Amino acid sequence: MMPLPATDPETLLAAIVLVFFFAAVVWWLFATGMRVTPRASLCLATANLLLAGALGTHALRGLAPDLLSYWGSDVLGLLGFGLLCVAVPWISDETPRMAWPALLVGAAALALLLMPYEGDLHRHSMVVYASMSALCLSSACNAYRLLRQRVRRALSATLAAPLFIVTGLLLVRLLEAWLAPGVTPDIRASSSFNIAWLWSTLALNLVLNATMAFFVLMRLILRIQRLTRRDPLTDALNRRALAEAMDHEHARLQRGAPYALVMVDMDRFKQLNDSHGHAAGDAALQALVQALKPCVRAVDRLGRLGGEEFCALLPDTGLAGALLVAERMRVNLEACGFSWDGKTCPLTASFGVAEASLADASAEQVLMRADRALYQAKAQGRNVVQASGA
Ligand SMILES: Nc1nc2c(ncn2[C@@H]2O[C@H](COP(=O)(O)OP(=O)(O)OP(=O)(O)O)[C@@H](O)[C@H]2O)c(=O)[nH]1
Repeated sequence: MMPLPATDPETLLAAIVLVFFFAAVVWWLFATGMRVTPRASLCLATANLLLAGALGTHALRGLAPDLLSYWGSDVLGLLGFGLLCVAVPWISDETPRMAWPALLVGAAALALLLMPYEGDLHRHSMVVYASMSALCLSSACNAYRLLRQRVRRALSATLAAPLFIVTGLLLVRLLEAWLAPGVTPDIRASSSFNIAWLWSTLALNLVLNATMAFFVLMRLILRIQRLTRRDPLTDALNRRALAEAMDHEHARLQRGAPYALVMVDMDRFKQLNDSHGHAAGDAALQALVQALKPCVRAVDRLGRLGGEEFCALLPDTGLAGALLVAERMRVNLEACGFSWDGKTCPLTASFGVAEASLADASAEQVLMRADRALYQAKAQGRNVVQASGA
């Protein structure tokens, strides 16, 4: 086995405290300067500071007042892990359950206060490490659950692993206190067990903060992806994202997979804007998307081309199927019962449908045919579905 580098526990403790401080500064900058998940970042900055304080005051045992270096140090550590529990859901914009971490930290602090800090401290250590491992395990499970909503099981487990490993390390410390009751557990001891534990704590401290930073980064990437692909008013795909999906379907068409487009244009939208105002127009566009969404399958794509013009991309669908979808949309929109300022405003739209054919050089040509059909639908008096000729 490779021998661990010979280091005294004080140096290692100082290094861990420094890393906690550095991480606290970085999280604070995230929270205040860059406004990145500010609540979670501020929470993590405070958690790192509290853990630095816990280790720093622990190292002062015998030099600083007992209430600070014993009880105070333990409570700071517990509060640090309590905040970690709160920060993980906040990274995902989920409301954290504050009650049980607060209750656990409060109960442990009270129990420690009632036990005199004299002689053998193994019972104190058991309370401290049992509470810390429960809080850390809860953070780890939460992180895994939240990651699982976005990425595959194996990746979620890998990303949440540092939190599970820290839980394991705390449990090792708990076992030490439980199995060797005669020995006073002390993180300043020069035993090889303690040195190994401190080295792993230093490494995991770095990994843990890097993992949290990665969670925040992942959140940001997902948010940016959403902003670049969605129309902010209606949450339908924007023109660029729809064009990408259409090009993809057109490539599949060459391999025999049909697709169709349904172009949708709200009727007399200018009139609604002029008589009820722009805000009413915006609300009507949102109502239109809400009325159209239930008419399409999960694999279909609904996008906004601009203004009051939308398009549904229907993969593996021929002209007959697309006409059925368009008619369902027309009926659903007419029945949606949009109202503004207490007054009901009838909403209708005209629909142009085109099926892609191998003669179409690109998806843009299919869209042009759907647009011509839409023009005919308008000419027929609106609130009509019109198919394009090939
Ligand atoms: N409220 C709102 N209005 C918009 C938005 N984008 C475009 N418009 C307005 O939509 C209106 C479109 O008017 P037209 O192209 O004449 O269409 P229309 O009144 O529906 O006429 P037809 O299509 O022939 O029935 C214009 O008044 C635009 O200013 C938007 O995001 N919000």
